[in-house]
Amino acid sequence: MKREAVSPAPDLRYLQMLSRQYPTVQAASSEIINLRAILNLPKGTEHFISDLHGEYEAFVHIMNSASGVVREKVDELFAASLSKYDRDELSTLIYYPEEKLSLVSRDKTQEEMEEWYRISLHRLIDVCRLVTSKYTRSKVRKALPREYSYIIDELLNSNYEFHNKREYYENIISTIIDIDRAGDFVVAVCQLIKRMVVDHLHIVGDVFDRGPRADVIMDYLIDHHSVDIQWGNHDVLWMGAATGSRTLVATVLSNSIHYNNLEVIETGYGISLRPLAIFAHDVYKDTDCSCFNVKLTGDAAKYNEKDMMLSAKMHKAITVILFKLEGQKILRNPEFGMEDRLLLDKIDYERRCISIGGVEYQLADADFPTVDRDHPYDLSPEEDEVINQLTASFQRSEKLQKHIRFLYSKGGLYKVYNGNLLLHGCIPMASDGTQLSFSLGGKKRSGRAFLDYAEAVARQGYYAKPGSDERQFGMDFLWFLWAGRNSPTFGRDRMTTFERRLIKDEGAWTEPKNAYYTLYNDPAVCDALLKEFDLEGPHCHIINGHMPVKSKKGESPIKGGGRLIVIDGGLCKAYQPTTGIAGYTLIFNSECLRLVSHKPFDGKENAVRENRDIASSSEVFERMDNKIKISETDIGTTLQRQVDDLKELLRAYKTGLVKEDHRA
Ligand SMILES: O=P(O)(O)OC[C@H]1O[C@](O)(COP(=O)(O)O)[C@@H](O)[C@@H]1O
Ligand SMILES: [Mn+2]
Repeated sequence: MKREAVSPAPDLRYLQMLSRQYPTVQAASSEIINLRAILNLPKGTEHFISDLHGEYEAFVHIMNSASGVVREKVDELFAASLSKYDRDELSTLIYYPEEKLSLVSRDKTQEEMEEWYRISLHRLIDVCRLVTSKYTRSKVRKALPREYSYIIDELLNSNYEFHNKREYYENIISTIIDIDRAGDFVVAVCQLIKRMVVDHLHIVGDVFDRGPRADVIMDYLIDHHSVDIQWGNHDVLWMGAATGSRTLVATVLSNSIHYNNLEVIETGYGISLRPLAIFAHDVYKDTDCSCFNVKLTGDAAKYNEKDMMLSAKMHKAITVILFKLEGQKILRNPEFGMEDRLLLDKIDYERRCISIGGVEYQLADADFPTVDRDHPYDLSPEEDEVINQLTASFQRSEKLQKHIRFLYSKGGLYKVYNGNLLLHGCIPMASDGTQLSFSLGGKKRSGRAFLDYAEAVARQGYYAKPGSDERQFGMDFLWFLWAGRNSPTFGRDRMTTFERRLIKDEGAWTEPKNAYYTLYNDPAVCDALLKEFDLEGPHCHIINGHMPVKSKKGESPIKGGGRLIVIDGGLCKAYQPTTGIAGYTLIFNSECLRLVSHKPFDGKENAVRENRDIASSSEVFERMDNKIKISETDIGTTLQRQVDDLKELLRAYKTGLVKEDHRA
């Protein structure tokens, strides 16, 4: 990892400001000592995960188990002294303390329960001590749950080996049990363990779509102690819908209806689909909607014929609105260079066919009651009304707006963090190995400059004044990020929704991937890309999501001679048949980089009852030469700067340039 050059000396005004916080030589000196101590500790553990796609149960399990790390800590302490079953029980207790407690207490007498509490608390405190040992006491204290902070601090720091302490320690535990706080206390300690095992979480895109409840994941992330997000194509899609882009509202609904995934919209965000249901029921009454049948899995298979027909009608109605609105975007933005995707005006209704890229295809459906053949991209007045109503509901949903604000504040298109470049999709490239230029906003840009520009315009879509040209372009651009030719989040030449719904010949469905996805196998290409982000050296990587790794077919997630790692392992159920696993977590601690692959998660109930876990294999693929210290990380650079500034302040106190204030 690279440390930046020494920072310039702070000016007098800055030193005076700093002196308010550290008003004496003593105060400044003890902060320097404190920071120096932190700089010498091992770097905190980072976890990277991507493509969560609404799979909240699997996601929460991965978080609870810290992708297998909690179990490793339990084994490290107890492999020699506890049976596998007891270690399974203890691990599950840490993952799901409330649920496990109610299960355990069901068939135990009070006496048995007290014994169980005593044993469990001892074990939990041991695990807690192990996972907090790499942090300063002050950091651990800050993370302690308020109600129990004093007691936990005491228990963690009393040395059990000394006899007098032993009694004191036992006494605390007995008192907790006596006063009936043991259950609460167990929950608090379990939470602390989970909090300390992962120092920082990176979400490399695609929280939304496909799976059932992205909103539950967003709530979880908002409460997380330290997280950043790189926007995926499905995230920008929802961001655009929340800003009021009618095209993206239509896309969200079309996708969600297709995947029969409406709980997130209706229950999660309180958005009613009633206007669409009424419209579809009425306008598509006598229309063949079989090309728009929705995917039925699990419980949904119980749907009756009537429900299914209504869903297909709604799916067709919203998808036709989508085709029209996408056409309007393409026409309004010639800079996007996507005129070849204007298809609605190319339909030959008499022969029920269409010519795309010089090839003629038969259409399985050409019955579009709302399409005016002379003005195919105009919405009918009823369509206009229905999409306006739906869009207003997206904009009014407080929960959705809260989640999207969070995506804007904690997220971005890419992130450079501790020597790694994190991004969801790609850095668009041409097949000759050069970076692809985009002529957007009147200027040609590529690579990092284009990503910076794209992020700024994506923000404009949400923050610019409603009704302004900037806002409109920002919203159009969010659509470009979702489905635009070779956009950095989408990474494909075209999105063939029209073909996938209306043409049976799958030859028309292809969505050629950007050249990045072949070029990234070359270490030199990865090095050049990393260099553009000021990253150089043996331990720098690009960390990607987006393209599920077909590990079942032998594909490795590690590309470019170890320079690039794709961590989309198919957490999303829809992709598991392709990947053969159920997701990856990349773990970067002070010693190594390793990839954990997960097995499919079969529900919380089984996890609690039968101690089922999903972390399967863990493969270390890069070891650090020495244990990385905080001083070598990005935070370390900031802390070192503070040390330098404080030293400067000390000098200023000594020369009288700034005066001490002993009254403060
Ligand atoms: O099966 P469907 O609903 O047609 O979805 C396929 C669509 O999803 C996409 O793959 C986008 O989603 P991903 O980014 O998750 O792959 C499109 O490229 C493609 O058109
Ligand atoms: Mn994606």
